[in-house]
Amino acid sequence: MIREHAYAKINLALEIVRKRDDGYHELKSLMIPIELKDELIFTKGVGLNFASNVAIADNSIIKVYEVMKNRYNVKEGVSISLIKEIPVGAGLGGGSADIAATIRGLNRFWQLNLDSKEMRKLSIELGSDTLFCLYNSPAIITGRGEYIEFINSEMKFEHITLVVPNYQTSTKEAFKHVTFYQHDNEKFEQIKKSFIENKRDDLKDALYNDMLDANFILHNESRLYFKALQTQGLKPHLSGSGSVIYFLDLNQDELERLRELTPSNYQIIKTKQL
Ligand SMILES: C[C@@](CO)(OP(=O)(O)O)[C@H](O)COP(=O)(O)OP(=O)(O)OC[C@H]1O[C@@H](n2ccc(N)nc2=O)[C@H](O)[C@@H]1O
Ligand SMILES: Nc1ncnc2c1ncn2[C@@H]1O[C@H](COP(=O)(O)OP(=O)(O)O)[C@@H](O)[C@H]1O
Repeated sequence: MIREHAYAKINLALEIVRKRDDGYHELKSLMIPIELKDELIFTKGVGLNFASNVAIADNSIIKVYEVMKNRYNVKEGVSISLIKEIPVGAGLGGGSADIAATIRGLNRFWQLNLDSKEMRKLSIELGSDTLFCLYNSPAIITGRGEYIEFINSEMKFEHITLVVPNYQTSTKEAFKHVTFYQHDNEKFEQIKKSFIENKRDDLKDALYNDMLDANFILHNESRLYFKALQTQGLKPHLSGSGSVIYFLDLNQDELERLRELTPSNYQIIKTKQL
């Protein structure tokens, strides 16, 4: 039996650079992995037996199995159980994390001995942000996530609070509504510098997400919630295309304020940087 953990991510900064000819958008993002995770268990099976505690149509894990089985001419089957804890369509990268965990898991289970170059190639081919999820280390990703620059830093967020609204955001829909902002390159470089030099307050004050307005267009409820939180002195941030809203370093008083302002059908999850 082999077990793999698929960790979620949050985007501390997310910039949309341009639309590419293949329809995807070129991004620049500083991401950190968090402790919230799915679990994948690999045991012996005939063909593929796949089970999950959450029903997801066309689960990406099945695609990964098919590609790897065919590419490496594997005769053996496998049973994969997914225990999903990462909310779906939340901007936490759960799908990408599961793809990366399946690549790692099948490589071990089938003893394929793939080298890191091959693992990277597979992950880039099978999803966006998947390369990041292969390593789970703070990094700047560019392109569609196919370029990665790891960041060495003492910075560690021990108190991350996630609010999961009662609506999901389709990444595809969100990209249809994005605004292209003209950013000064200096802005992102400053965030990177603050992260490397562990200047926590500078970093927290500078965070931005180019997908926030698209999220507001899709969910007016999100716009109103952000406004209410900001009016009460809280600093909400959107992760990825949403819908999750996260907070860094909330103290007890701020956490209580957050609870009061949050609709009862939203979920609050306390986690930390991995
Ligand atoms: C935007 C990001 C930033 O971290 O966050 P999420 O909120 O989704 O996690 C990700 O790059 C998302 O990754 P993921 O959700 O896996 O996207 P995909 O399934 O590859 O793409 C879904 C659809 O979104 C659009 N898309 C996605 C990524 C990208 N760089 N440009 C795009 O235009 C495309 O229309 C694509 O068909
Ligand atoms: N294993 C998986 N986990 C999550 N979503 C998956 C998975 N396989 C396929 N999907 C599809 O990918 C879409 C994006 O899901 P997810 O990765 O959770 O959100 P996000 O891209 O916002 O972080 C979902 O709508 C879902 O249909």
